[in-house]
Amino acid sequence: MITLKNITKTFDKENAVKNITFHLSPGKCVALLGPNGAGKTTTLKMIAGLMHPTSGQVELANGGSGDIRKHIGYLPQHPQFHNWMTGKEFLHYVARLSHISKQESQKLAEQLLDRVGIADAKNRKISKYSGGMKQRLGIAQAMIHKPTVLLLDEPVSALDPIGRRDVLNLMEELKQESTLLYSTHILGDAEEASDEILLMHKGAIVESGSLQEVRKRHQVDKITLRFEGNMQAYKGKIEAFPFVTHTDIQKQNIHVYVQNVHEARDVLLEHVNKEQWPLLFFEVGQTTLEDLFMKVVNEHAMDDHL
Ligand SMILES: Nc1ncnc2c1ncn2[C@@H]1O[C@H](COP(=O)(O)OP(=O)(O)OP(=O)(O)O)[C@@H](O)[C@H]1O
Repeated sequence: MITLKNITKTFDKENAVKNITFHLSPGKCVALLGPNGAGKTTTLKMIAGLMHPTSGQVELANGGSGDIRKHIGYLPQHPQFHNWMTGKEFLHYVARLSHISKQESQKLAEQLLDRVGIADAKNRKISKYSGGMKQRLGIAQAMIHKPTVLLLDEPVSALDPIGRRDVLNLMEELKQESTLLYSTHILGDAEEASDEILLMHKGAIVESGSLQEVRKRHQVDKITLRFEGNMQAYKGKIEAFPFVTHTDIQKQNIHVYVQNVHEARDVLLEHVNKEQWPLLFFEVGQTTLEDLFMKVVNEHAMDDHL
């Protein structure tokens, strides 16, 4: 559907996006993941035609020609609304800006409000909308010219849990009929809504594929522990065991990545017991997407120092 070929974007001699290549297939919901400053917004803006790449091309697949923007709807990270308008007035106004006839604009506004699930609030001022409703209106606005690809920049990151659920449900519905590429730095959202992920770090794509493929490639056994007191001190002691490949601390828990989980479990429990470490939590499991994210980001951070 859309192909990015060796795209680079340079600002003030710094590469915000570094030679990225990927293909967006029809009917897929793809999460563009990465920490702050990874290059997600810049990539989306270049696909949307709002920013020119310094080098490389964004192309319609299968030799398609014409203005790529006709095929793309874009929801910016911070959408701007005229808060004094009603939802219906706003969509009508946006449709008119897209040179759609008055009559067609009215019809389209009604249809889209219904499609994104805010028809009941169509005559309410946007200033009275919740965060989730505003994002739904923003998505409706992005769909005004009936695009086949929707680019959503951080559509749920700024929302409370109710708004987040609301918009994730809408995305779940939209992915039945459109191709979706959305950016997020929240891993749970990527795990929940997407078929595929593209993980960006410092302007480069460092991992990609279906969630299953990516998980399979990186999944290793891990043991999660929490103690009363200084977690760093326990982490240091645990690292000395030969079966430990590496450790990290996330959300007050020590994650211990191991080669032989059965041996590790027995030895660690015995040691904790013998030394009377004040154990609060112990769990045997496997790595999550969050662990992969941390690992990739840390590995690349280390590369930078070499
Ligand atoms: N217009 C600009 N001028 C100069 N530098 C820019 C510009 N836009 C982005 N950058 C820089 O490019 C890099 C990538 O920014 P970008 O906004 O694409 O990242 P992001 O992954 O979307 O981050 P966030 O999650 O914080 O939105 C950052 O270092 C940023 O400071």
